[in-house]
Amino acid sequence: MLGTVLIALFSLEGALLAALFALLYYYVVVRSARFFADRGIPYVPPVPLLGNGADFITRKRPFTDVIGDLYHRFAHHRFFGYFDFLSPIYVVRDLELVKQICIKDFDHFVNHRIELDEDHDPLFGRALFAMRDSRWRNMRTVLSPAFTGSKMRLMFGLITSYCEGAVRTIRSEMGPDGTGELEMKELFRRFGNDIVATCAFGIEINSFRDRTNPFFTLGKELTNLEGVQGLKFLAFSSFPRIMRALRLRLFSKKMTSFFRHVVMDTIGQREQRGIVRHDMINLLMEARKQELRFDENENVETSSNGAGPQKRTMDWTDDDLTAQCTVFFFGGYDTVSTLSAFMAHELAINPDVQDKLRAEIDSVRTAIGGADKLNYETIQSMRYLDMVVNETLRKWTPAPFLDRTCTKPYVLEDHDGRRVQLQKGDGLWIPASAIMRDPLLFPEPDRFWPERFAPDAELPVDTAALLTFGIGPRNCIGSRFALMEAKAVFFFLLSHFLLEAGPRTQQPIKLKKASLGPVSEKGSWIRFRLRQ
Ligand code: HEM
Repeated sequence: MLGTVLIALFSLEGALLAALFALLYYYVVVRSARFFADRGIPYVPPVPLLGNGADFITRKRPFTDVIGDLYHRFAHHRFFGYFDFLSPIYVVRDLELVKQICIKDFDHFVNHRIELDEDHDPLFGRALFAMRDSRWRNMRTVLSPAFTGSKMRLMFGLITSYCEGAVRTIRSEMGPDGTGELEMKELFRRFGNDIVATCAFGIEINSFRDRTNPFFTLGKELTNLEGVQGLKFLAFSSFPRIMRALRLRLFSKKMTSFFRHVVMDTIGQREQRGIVRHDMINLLMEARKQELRFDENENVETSSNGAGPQKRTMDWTDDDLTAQCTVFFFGGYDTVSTLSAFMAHELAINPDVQDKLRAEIDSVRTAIGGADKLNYETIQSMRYLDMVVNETLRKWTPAPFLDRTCTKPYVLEDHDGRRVQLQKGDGLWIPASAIMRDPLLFPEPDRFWPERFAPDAELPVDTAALLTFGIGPRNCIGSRFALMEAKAVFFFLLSHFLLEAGPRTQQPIKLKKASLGPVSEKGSWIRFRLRQ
């Protein structure tokens, strides 16, 4: 008798539990999956819980393929719906609408989706990328003078001395026949690490010799978009509110205290000894003292809705300062090494482009009287180098999409006049990688063809479609730095070496399925041959 009652009770509990789950599943999964259907927006029904990125999350296809397929599928629409796990995202595929959202109506889309608690995640929460609303506007205005051409000119010397070091390292890796095969991502990671250490933190490191220095290991951990850190990034970008509510950190305590000590020690020493070095720490120290200004005649990009060049002051904490240095790692280290690795690959498999670029480099080097005379103006004036870098960034953009959050209600209108009202908090993506491989904007998109960027090209490129560094007031603040670094390193490399496809060079490149940004599946192996 008792047994029958217990069974009935358990089965009653079980049934209740099952009903609860079913209800929860219905509300969380089934109902949320109707989000776009209810609004008449085109979308592909998502895989329950995983959303439209299921193939990427389960490592079946690279992210760029997943978003690229959807982009082409909805070719007749200006935007479509995408489920990032359970979160509905409006993906804006029409370039005019992208410009409208990111430039003209920027006031409605000031923030990225990420939300961090500054007290709990003191470095990333205070970094420019994660800042929101007026905090972001203030910081962007204060930091902008640190990234102008005149400041890059001062830092250029720091970069070229490292380029010379990289050439020596590659030479030392070569066999008696004057050739050597090297993995480019690793090479440029080490090189980029040392550049960030010297330019952002004022520290001299040689990651080729000292292979396990904490800068390199922590920097790698910080920017790793695979493994646990990769999952954390995914979670912070897909479930920003949940991660904030759970008070989870993107940067570990160990990382935070390492970078904080490096910056504070350097500042302490400089203040004590009156040292001035042309690097980011120096610029941030000036900013803290309200002494950082745009130089006269500086060409400043402004927008009436954006951060603008108006003078703003702010009180800096030690963590504010450290966070802006750390952003070099987060923003610049992996992205520049991706650009350089793919550029080396494209030059190796397109010898005609490489020869043309080398001819430009050789003629400039002769004209200035040697690579040691290279300066920022000269590198800026090199047209073909600029075209090759742009074409690499177009074909292999390190950041496959841009994101925005709607900060004020806004109406999106499709080609057929269908309208949808966005609400505060709605998320948007701009599929940069797919737009930059759209044959209507870039004919023969899979071809590596720098000439498409020639000033006298038959079909001039719409430069707004080159979305690698983003668009509008929230675009990449470090783009000048990134371009300067990549151009300088290739000036030195091609001055000394021929780049060739070797036995381990993968052709055509297959991308790693586990990485959000483009990473070659089998590594980017290139054979270097010493020039006569
Ligand atoms: C090839 C190299 C790089 C690429 C492809 C790249 C790409 C991007 C992109 C796509 C964005 C978002 C733009 C938008 O949403 O419109 C961004 C923002 C940002 N990048 Fe870069 N970046 C690069 C190098 C750098 C470097 C060297 C730094 C060094 C400081 C840097 C610092 C930042 C910062 C601080 C932001 C946030 C700006 C803001 O929110 O106001 N990036 N970058």
